[in-house]
Amino acid sequence: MKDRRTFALGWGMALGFSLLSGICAMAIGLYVANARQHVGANYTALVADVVRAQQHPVLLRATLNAMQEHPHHLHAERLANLVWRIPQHIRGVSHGLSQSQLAPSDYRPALDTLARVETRLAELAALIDADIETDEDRQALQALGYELETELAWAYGELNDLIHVAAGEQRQIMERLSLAIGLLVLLALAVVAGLMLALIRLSRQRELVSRLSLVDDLTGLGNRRYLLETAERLYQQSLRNERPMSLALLDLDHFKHLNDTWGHPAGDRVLEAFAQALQEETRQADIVARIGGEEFCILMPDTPLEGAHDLAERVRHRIAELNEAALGIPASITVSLGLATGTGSAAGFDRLYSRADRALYRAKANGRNRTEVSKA
Ligand SMILES: Nc1nc2c(ncn2[C@@H]2O[C@H](COP(=O)(O)OP(=O)(O)OP(=O)(O)O)[C@@H](O)[C@H]2O)c(=O)[nH]1
Repeated sequence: MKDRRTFALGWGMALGFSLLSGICAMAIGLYVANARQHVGANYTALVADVVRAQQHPVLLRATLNAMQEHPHHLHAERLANLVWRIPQHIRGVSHGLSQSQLAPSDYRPALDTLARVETRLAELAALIDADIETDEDRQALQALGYELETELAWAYGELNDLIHVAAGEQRQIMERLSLAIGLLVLLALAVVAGLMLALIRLSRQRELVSRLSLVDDLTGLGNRRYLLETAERLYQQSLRNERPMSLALLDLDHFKHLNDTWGHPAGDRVLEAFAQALQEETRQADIVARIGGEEFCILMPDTPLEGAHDLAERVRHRIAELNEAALGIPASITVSLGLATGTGSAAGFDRLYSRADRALYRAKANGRNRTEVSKA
């Protein structure tokens, strides 16, 4: 069940990451495609160039109108100045357009018109340079001037519209991109948060599983695995500190008979009462474990034989005194104990255990309800 949940969690996380990577890749692809078309162009500068250039047809018309109102006034200098400035701006705008990402087909008609104006400005310059003496001369100059003014105004108007539309699209795309990036960041945060939660759950589950694998279900004491995991470390520690360590193995007497007489559930209840009594009689530092059906042990770090023997006898008497209120059945129980103390020899915990086991065997053989001490 747990395996299936971990498997599903792993798949969920893999799917989440694939989804996130896919969305990121798509967003980046879209960004690159649009950036190439729009983001690279500096429309603000181009708009400024065109707006500046749009002043020229206005000035040209104003000068031509003034010529009409005051025919004898000399306007040649103003006209010459315009004829000199207009081509420069046309070249500037043409250059800006060629650098932009706008489709050339969109601005080609306007540029062609500007190129034509640029060529015909030479004619206007020639007319200005020639002395304007007759009305015909003046009319010819004005006709050409108005014609060029109209073409200039049309071309710049077209370009202005075109660039404004492109700038609007660029702004819209940038806004959408900002929104997409914001959403991506949120998504990434959600995935990271989900991942962290999953990891926390996973580590809690693992902790629980490892704790459960060391605990005896019925009594809540440590089990044989717990004893073996803890004992060797404690034993080596006591050796290093040159301190004695004692081990008592306990086995309830005639427990089969009790089970047979009162039933298995009553036997369980007795085991629970027995475990509770053991815990109450031992110190915090002692390791109490259920290592088999009705077999228990008390590992006593930093405890010499005399102290361990006192504890063993105290436990034995306490168990014999357990009454119906504690046991749940109108019976009494006894326990046999085998005791061994590690004296600082280099032998490991296994040796201490088998010595205690042999002592327990003797306790059973010598009539039960007694504590036997290992001599060697
Ligand atoms: N109720 C209950 N009984 C258990 C449990 N684990 C083991 N037993 C029983 O404990 C009994 C142990 O019997 P034996 O090994 O013959 O030992 P005994 O009857 O105590 O005899 P001695 O140890 O020689 O005094 C068996 O009947 C097992 O079924 C348990 O968790 N609950």
